[in-house]
Amino acid sequence: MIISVGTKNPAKIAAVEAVFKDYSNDIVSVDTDSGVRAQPLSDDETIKGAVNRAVAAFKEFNADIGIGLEGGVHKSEAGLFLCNWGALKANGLEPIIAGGARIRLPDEIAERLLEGEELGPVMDEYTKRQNIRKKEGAVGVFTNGRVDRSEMFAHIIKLLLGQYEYQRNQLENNPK
Ligand SMILES: O=P(O)(O)OP(=O)(O)OP(=O)(O)OC[C@H]1O[C@@H](n2cnc3c(O)ncnc32)[C@H](O)[C@@H]1O
Ligand SMILES: [Mg+2]
Repeated sequence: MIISVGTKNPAKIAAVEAVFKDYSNDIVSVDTDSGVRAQPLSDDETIKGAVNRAVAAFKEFNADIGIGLEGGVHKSEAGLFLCNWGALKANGLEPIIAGGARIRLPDEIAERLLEGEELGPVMDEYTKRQNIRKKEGAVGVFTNGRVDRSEMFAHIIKLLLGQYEYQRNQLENNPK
């Protein structure tokens, strides 16, 4: 069973491997185009990015399952929130979608994103470290390491895989 992931980001790939390890040892990855801005600024835009990546990854390897994971931010009355979405594309099924945990970003970070900067470089500057987005991520930094980016994505991937299994079972038990 080929599982294809639409990214080369190690934090995202590690999350897919952790969840799919008992399912498949054929996990491949490709840097797909998300089709949205590098820094999505709403839930809808982030969802689109995740779905585009899942479909592209699915097609690229003629995979059984294509996974797309996308990070973004979403504005609410309570502030700017980190948001993360995932999508799963499989044969004969509409893309399955799931969202992840969210935290409010500090105002000094939020202001820069709203002015058009990308979270990745902003986090590196803020922490005086490099490639935070490939490591614990903003979520890891601001939760004192209690939930890192891989764990956050792993939860989304479980939500995707579980929905996929449910839909497959429904199809098997109620053939058209
Ligand atoms: O290679 P890809 O798969 O594109 O991985 P990415 O790290 O760029 O992740 P996304 O495109 O999904 O995220 C959109 C933007 O938000 C940034 N970002 C998202 N979550 C982040 C996090 O937890 N920590 C740091 N940057 C993050 C990221 O660098 C992008 O600028
Ligand atoms: Mg990106």
